[in-house]
Amino acid sequence: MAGSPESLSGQDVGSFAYITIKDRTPQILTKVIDTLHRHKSEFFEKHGEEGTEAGKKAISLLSKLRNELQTDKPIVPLVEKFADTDIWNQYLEYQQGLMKESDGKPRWFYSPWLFVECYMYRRIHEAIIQSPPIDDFDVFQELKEQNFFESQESIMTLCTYLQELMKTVEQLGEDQLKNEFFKFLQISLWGNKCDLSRSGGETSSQKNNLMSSLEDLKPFILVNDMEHLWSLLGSCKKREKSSVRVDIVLDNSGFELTTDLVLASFLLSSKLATEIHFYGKRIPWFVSDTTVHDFNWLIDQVKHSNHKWVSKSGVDWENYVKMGRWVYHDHIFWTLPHEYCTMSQVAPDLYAELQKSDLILFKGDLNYRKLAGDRKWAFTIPFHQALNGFHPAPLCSIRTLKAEIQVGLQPGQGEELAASEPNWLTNGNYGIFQFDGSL
Ligand SMILES: O=P(O)(O)OC[C@@]1(O)O[C@H](CO)[C@@H](O)[C@@H]1O
Ligand SMILES: [Mn+2]
Repeated sequence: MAGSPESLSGQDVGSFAYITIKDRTPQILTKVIDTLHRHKSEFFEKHGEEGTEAGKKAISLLSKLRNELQTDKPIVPLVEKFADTDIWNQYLEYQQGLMKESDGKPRWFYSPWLFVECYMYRRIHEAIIQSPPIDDFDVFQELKEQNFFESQESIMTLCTYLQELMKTVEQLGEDQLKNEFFKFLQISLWGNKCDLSRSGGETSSQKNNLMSSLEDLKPFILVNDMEHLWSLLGSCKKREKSSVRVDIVLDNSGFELTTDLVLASFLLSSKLATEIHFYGKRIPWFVSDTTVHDFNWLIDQVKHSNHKWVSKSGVDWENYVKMGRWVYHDHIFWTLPHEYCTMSQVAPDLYAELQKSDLILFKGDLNYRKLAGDRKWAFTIPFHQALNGFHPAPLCSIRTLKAEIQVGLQPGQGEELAASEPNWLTNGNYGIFQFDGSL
């Protein structure tokens, strides 16, 4: 984009992008290959010899991919026909056009990190769809499920709190309601701490009780625009607006998704919103991201819990979906490598859908990278500027910091943090509620 700084890239030796491409992505690929090995007998039981052969084929395609990555080979076009193949290949050509090098081929350690990292997950998907009959196998499903099961205690605490609050929510005064709103927002923020791609696929579930840690975590919120969110939704409620729509662009399944659904549930029962629209990924993505299967699976699991308040929550959530008060959308755009400032051209239908929202919440780190274009912005550049014309509706990023990009800080704030905690941008300890829009 003209006037925008350079993209983060693996060219910068020692940067987080470099380390991710060099160490973490091959690790993830190795885990995926291992998962396929472990499911061999399941493929055989389901599909006979054909299943076994398909497993072998996927493994060999993924081993090839790992080799291409580790030896910094040129990025090659996608071959298998899928809904987004042409857009991907056009984007690859566009990247090629941007190359200043004489051989002109995008490569893993040379091209923008956002592009090559998204491309890696898209190639994993390609390996799977090239291997029927196991072409609907989600190589990350086990990990996502494990994350959910390991977070059971926290989920019980959250659902109990939610259900107890629902009993009296109508009687809460304005300040009390605001206080509860802020709590659910913070739960959803810290729910983003434990994504699985960061840990190279190791489990990172929520074992501590988040509810009781919220006060201690407050100093770690670097940009805190929660008041803006309250002004916006609080004023809709006051004006008794007949419909208030909040859109949540989801990130990780498992514990984080539960925190998002708890927030969404609170928004409806408190009448701060009347409908919630969720957006998930069409293909398995960045290890832990939510697909429609994960979304439905999680609600079903919650509903069938033995715990009274957990299962009550699941019943409520299923009803919200049935009544159309919760609407799940997926769109291929979310698994493209494009910056969000291109959405109005690349996916005008999705942009138009988001324009119907009163408030869009973008969960997680990858969404932040795409909002700000994954570029080397100065820490003090206003968020509005980094969004580069992406303004479908008032929006807020809710994200813990896991990549070397952050805008909208106070002068000196970034430098001070760097001096006291060198990994502050990537260790997931810090979070933001960063709002853009008029109030
Ligand atoms: O979007 P999420 O789930 O919060 O984080 C995704 C993530 O783990 O993936 C990238 C590294 O592989 C980083 O941008 C980020 O830390
Ligand atoms: Mn994620």
